[in-house]
Amino acid sequence: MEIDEAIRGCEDRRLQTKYNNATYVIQRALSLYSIEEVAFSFNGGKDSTVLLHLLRAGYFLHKTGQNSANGDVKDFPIRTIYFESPCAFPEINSFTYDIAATYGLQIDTIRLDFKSGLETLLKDKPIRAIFLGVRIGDPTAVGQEQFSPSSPGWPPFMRVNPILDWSYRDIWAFLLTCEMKYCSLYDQGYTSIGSIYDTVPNSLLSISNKTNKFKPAYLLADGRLERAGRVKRKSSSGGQLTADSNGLDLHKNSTLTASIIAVGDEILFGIVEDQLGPYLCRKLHSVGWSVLQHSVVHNNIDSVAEEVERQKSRTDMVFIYGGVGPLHSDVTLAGIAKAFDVRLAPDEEFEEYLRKIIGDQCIGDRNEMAQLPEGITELLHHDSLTVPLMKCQNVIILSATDISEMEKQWDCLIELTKSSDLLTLLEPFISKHVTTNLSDVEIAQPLSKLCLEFPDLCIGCYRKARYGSVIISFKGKDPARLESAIEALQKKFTSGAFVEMK
Ligand SMILES: Cc1cc2nc3c(=O)[nH]c(=O)nc-3n(C[C@H](O)[C@H](O)[C@H](O)COP(=O)(O)O)c2cc1C
Ligand SMILES: Nc1ncnc2c1ncn2[C@@H]1O[C@H](COP(=O)(O)OP(=O)(O)OP(=O)(O)O)[C@@H](O)[C@H]1O
Ligand SMILES: [Mg+2]
Repeated sequence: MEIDEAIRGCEDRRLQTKYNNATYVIQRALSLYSIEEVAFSFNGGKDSTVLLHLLRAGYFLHKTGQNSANGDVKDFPIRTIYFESPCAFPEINSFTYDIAATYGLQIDTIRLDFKSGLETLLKDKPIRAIFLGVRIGDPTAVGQEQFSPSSPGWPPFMRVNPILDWSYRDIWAFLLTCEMKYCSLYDQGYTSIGSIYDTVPNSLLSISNKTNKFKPAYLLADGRLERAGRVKRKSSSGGQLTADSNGLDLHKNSTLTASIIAVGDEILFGIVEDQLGPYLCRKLHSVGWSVLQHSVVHNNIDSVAEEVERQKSRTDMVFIYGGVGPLHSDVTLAGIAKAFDVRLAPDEEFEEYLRKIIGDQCIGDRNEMAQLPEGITELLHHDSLTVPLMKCQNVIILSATDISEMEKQWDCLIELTKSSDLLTLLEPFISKHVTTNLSDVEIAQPLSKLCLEFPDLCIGCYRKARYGSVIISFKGKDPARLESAIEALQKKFTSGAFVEMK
């Protein structure tokens, strides 16, 4: 069978893995349902063209298992449904029928909308499962698995999505490796095809504005932009620094708030002392941010998810570290995905970085760390980082495991901030400290009053030992206010009661 041979003979291990997984799903579906009970939803698009050939291969492999394969090019008994629409591109229409003739597809053309068409079809035919070329990243893929029952309100059937985890690049790797025909529009710069009213060539493939010429779809470098030729829907807000629900523009406040989450059982067991959190606190203060909370959670998806969910809505930015990697305890990304109610999906761009580090061991399979929270993860590239940092809306994921790595990652974040609005750098916090030998009881009341007189400052007290002197700290952004507060405190006591620490 030519598809199976082409894939097995190529050297693309990732493509082979994707192919094996997809044909496995197809074969399981063909074992679960009889051939009369399945249908293939085909529309001539690139994804459904890939699916057609995978179905041909999957059906062949399924039959080989039963010793009845003949490998004939027209041996395709799966009922094929095509929702024909007057709004479709004529090239798509003709490609669909040409392919049907080439591969002997039994096409049922439906001229109704999807839902009514399926209701009518399922009344007439014993169909229980429908193969679809839906992929993660398609707006309709949200919440779907490889086997997903149709939605409430739709007629009951199983949606089977064998290429759900395929990337844009996988699609093209498959079509080019197997040398399969695809609709001519893809050679004219179209990268994802809807109707004639909402689809234009992808401007990222434009060769020249004057000639209106475009490169072919397979040359699109960043597959996440495949829908750039679709009329844009209004995008939802990304999170940080937009007007909040009270209409308050956080930019106008002189302080932004952060929380820090460490993920580490060993910190909670007391085996390891966390140095990264205090380091981040100091750094955040140095750029004028207030740290509202620093917490430590277990290496457990739910613990991470609960804490991220709480902090992401409470503070402007959440910094999280620990639990990032390929080990069983590395659950931070899964926890973040859960907190945002999205799932982990393979990220090709990130996988490329991992490939540079771990080489051929990286095959893009599911149990690797190249899976990132779907649709919300931004990679933060910097020349001095071998692997980019990640940001999921207002959560920044740091992969540092020691102080020197954290210093490097922090410096990169600050540099990146200069060319983007990643972090807003504010007037730094400054602090002053005074020490006294007065007792806690003596200073308690005057200090409380001082706090009321200087609500813009953070006034704290601590001691290094039970019987040593008390240290009073003043934190704020205006040096003159700090001086005034110290003066006001001194006036409440005899002179020399407080000594400023350098
Ligand atoms: C065979 C088939 C089954 C579908 N099943 C569902 C479904 O169960 N639930 C749903 O919300 N949409 C379902 N859809 C609709 C698609 O998810 C989606 O709305 C449609 O492909 C979007 O196309 P449009 O962008 O042209 O509107 C189905 C579509 C097809 C072709
Ligand atoms: N008009 C249609 N008739 C039959 N199936 C359809 C139709 N429109 C969509 N589908 C099903 O939904 C899947 C996803 O559609 P989608 O438009 O995302 O992919 P595609 O058309 O295959 O490729 P492209 O993203 O390049 O347009 C298709 O692969 C197909 O299974
Ligand atoms: Mg399409």
